[in-house]
Amino acid sequence: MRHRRSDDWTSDSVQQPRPGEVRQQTYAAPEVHGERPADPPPSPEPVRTQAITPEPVDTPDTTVIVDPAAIDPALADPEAVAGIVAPQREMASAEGETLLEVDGITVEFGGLAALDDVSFDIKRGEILGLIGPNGAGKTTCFNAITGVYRPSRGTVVFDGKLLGKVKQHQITRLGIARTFQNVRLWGEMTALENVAVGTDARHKTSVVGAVFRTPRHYREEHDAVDRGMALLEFVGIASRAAEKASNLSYGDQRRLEIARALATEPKLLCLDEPAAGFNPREKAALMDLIRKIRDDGYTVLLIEHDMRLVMGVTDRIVVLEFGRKIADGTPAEVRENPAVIAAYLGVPDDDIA
Ligand SMILES: Nc1ncnc2c1ncn2[C@@H]1O[C@H](COP(=O)(O)OP(=O)(O)OP(=O)(O)O)[C@@H](O)[C@H]1O
Repeated sequence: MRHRRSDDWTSDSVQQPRPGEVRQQTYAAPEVHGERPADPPPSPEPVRTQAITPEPVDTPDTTVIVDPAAIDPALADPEAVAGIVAPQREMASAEGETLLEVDGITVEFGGLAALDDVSFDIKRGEILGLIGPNGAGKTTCFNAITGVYRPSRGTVVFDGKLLGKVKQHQITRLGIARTFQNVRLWGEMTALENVAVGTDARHKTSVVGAVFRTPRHYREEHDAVDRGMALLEFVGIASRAAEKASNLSYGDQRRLEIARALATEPKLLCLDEPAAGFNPREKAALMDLIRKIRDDGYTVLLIEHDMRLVMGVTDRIVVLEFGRKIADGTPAEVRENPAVIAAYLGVPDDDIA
């Protein structure tokens, strides 16, 4: 056996926390590998939440339910919501063109090559799965794409631009957004505030404009609330808009993270194990949401251990093992690939028929 068995091809098994578990919601540094935490988004300005009329239910101290359609009747219309969520419809028009090109990247930690000469691309409008056993280099690859790590060799070109020394916040502005393996939300802020802050990445108001409350600043603040509500409706949690993020269920927190990432109006959405800790029903709902996101004009890069989910939702899959790419193809091709089967089942190459 070459290494431990990591994933189960046939079951819903995951290595992540249990379903329903509510996590620490403050912006926490990742504990794994001493990875430097991504810079938290800038301190949020107060978000105008007064448009919401909370209707307390049985446990008013902990639960706030709002009626999205009462805030804005347009939110009852899925088409209108989708239009607000993805205003850049031309994203979909270039479907099939290369959006991201990873060429020969190597990322080393001390003597260990966490990524070794890895190349692949992502087409516009595609859902690309990035899979591999534990420690294969998936998260490192995400980090190299999003500017957390600088590859020692190779290049990442996004939307025709070489990312090279581009800083993380600039990469967000260029159009790459991500979620993390461990939920990272502002627990004391409402769901709507968490999302509205995400729209800051697109705001043009200067500090001076914010201080003097210029018309543009008011307009952007107002737009942030409108778009924030539409995003919450899009991911299915608009009724919880006025609830503190820390009071949301674990599944809703995961959805909120996706909404916040979409708030930056990305061209590419990177999801790092979004189904971790989900039960089968939640996984099925997540697959529907990922398809909906793609259908709304976004391109999706997905790291996920759950094979049923990956096989069911992706258009193409890249497989890593020990930092190297061992396969790249459709789900059907990858499922039949002997090297992939060996990587997952721990079968020595020599034993593969
Ligand atoms: N900051 C770091 N310092 C040292 N080694 C690291 C660091 N980050 C990752 N590694 C190592 O690089 C390899 C790839 O790790 P990575 O987290 O990218 O794998 P992964 O495929 O995402 O794994 P998992 O599925 O368990 O999340 C592992 O051997 C890991 O221990």
